Amino acid sequence: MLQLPRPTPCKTALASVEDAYEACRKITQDYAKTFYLGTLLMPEHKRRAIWAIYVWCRRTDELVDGAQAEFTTDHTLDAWESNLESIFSGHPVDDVDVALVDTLEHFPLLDIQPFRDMIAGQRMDLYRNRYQTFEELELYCYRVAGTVGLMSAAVMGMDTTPQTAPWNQDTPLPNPLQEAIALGIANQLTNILRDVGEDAQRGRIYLPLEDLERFNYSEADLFNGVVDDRWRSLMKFEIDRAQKFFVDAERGIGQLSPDARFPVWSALMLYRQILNAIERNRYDVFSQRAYVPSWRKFLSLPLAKLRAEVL
Ligand SMILES: CC(C)=CCC/C(C)=C/CC/C(C)=C/CC/C(C)=C/[C@@H]1[C@@H](COP(=O)(O)OP(=O)(O)O)[C@]1(C)CC/C=C(\C)CC/C=C(\C)CCC=C(C)C
Ligand SMILES: [Mn+2]
Repeated sequence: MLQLPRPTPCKTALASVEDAYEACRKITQDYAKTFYLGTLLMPEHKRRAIWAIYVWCRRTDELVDGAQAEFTTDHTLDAWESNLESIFSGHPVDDVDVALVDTLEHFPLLDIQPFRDMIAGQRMDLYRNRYQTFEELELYCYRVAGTVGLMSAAVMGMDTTPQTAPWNQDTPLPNPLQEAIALGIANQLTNILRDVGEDAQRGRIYLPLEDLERFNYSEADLFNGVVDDRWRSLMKFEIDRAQKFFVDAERGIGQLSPDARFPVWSALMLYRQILNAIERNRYDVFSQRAYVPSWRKFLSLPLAKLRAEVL
């Protein structure tokens, strides 16, 4: 298991910008093969920025999910938020922050609020292990993943050529930020469906309890890993919902800057295939992990390229 750098506030000499980006690149490559592949399709300055953001997001997640998570309290997250304020005022706290400070200088559309919201999402993981309604789960998904969409869109940039709706040349097309959030939520819902079994082992149920009730499937069934018709119907329902977020997200890609469309189509298609893998496993997410083999990932790249060019 790779050890992510922990904050070292007493250190005086920090890494150079180049070394900081290289550390972020390496961490992204080691932790997130699929995202890393997507970033390789971007121009250099954008890809480096995404690595810096990836590392900040991953470290934030590790505070509540990683090896030291049992020591994380509200106070830890308050301190992490103070680090964030410091980064946004141009003062890196440790080596990899140097890359994020540089990224903030080059991409002024990056706003602190999505970063704060992500910390609020991790705070939810400290105290909550059940969600009664989809509305509650959606807020969690916005915070831990929709925010990544907002951060990424600020780096990728929007197409600046004026766009109007084809049915009425006076109607401007909607702002794509909503679709950027939708892609984050779609990815997180997919994560949740893939990891039901793993999360149950930690006493966590992310699926809304109202959905379990609707399909007459109990918490005890879930903890016992029961895969039957009730479970399969519940999973089909959840997969359909995740698919709708992917469909919403697709609408926004054409409004991103042209050099971002291929990477985002690729990321969307690669992540979405996890839903197909769950279906191929007959919805058994308890005894096997839904997995997309590399050959399937590579096969989807030409289609992603085509979509990026024509849609
Ligand atoms: C208009 C339009 C469609 C724009 C596109 C915007 C865009 C690129 C959106 C993508 C958003 C995205 C990649 C969301 C990731 C969501 C995610 C997986 C969140 C994970 C949360 C917690 O999950 P959990 O603990 O259940 O999972 P683990 O088992 O721990 O994995 C996160 C872990 C939160 C932290 C998120 C990250 C570490 C991923 C950040 C990724 C990037 C910055 C890379 C984005 C780059 C590309 C090429 C898409
Ligand atoms: Mn996690």
